[in-house]
Amino acid sequence: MISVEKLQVVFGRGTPLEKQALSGLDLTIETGSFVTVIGSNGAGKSTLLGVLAGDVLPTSGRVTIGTTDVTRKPTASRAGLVARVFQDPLAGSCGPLSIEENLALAYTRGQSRGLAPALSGKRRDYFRERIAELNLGLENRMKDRMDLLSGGQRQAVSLVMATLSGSEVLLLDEHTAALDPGMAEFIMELTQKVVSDRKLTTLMVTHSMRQALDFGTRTVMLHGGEVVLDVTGDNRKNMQVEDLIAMFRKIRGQTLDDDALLIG
Ligand SMILES: Nc1ncnc2c1ncn2[C@@H]1O[C@H](COP(=O)(O)OP(=O)(O)OP(=O)(O)O)[C@@H](O)[C@H]1O
Repeated sequence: MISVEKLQVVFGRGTPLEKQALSGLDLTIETGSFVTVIGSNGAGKSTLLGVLAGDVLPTSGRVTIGTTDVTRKPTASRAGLVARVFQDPLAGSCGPLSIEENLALAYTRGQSRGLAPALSGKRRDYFRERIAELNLGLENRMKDRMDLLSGGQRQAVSLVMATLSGSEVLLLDEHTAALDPGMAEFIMELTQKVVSDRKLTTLMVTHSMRQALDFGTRTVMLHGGEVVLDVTGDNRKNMQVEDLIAMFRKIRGQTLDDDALLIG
């Protein structure tokens, strides 16, 4: 279970640029559930994921993952607990390193093992097998640099990387937003498979209301750094994209200029 209590994040405290990104946010997520997270620009979605990953230290509040209080734990010491895939396919993996070196890094995340043992013999074969499961032909390019891959190929490899450290929590930060529709669909199918095969507790930030309802079992909307909508069960099953957009509009208190962006 993930438990977030009274979480506050203030950036640039005491400066003219001070910004409260999270304002006492409370959220409890059951182990193995898949929650989609929506909200307008600046609502605090990425900041929430940053706090869960350890990249952002909260100003106050408490974060527990399983039985571990991770509130003050830095990112490195959460490897093995939390994995994250970013919107930018260039983030989260190392471009100049090969596919297999990136996998080895992900495998050793947070552990004392070095790159060399992680890449020896059986391990190399295991990495190749995992990449072959993607059916993208990348198993024949294990020594190619990551930055030679397309955005979609990188996101696919990033999802495999996210599963290698044994993390039980997967954070997806608009991870299909930079992809063309066909590739986005492929990455979402892969995401579904990875999440259900490994029973991962998943938070997926998306700007697409369609994605928010089509995937996962619960949808949370953030606004002003707080949870303003939380739908699950039959309420969510019966909800249409148009209903969600109407709620989104109501909460924002303004008309959206580009509904297509949200429906897509
Ligand atoms: N490192 C930072 N320094 C200062 N302000 C920040 C920082 N990161 C985020 N913010 C501010 O905090 C608020 C919340 O940002 P956040 O990125 O969490 O929103 P978001 O919901 O993910 O938005 P988007 O959909 O645009 O990515 C915004 O006003 C943003 O400008």
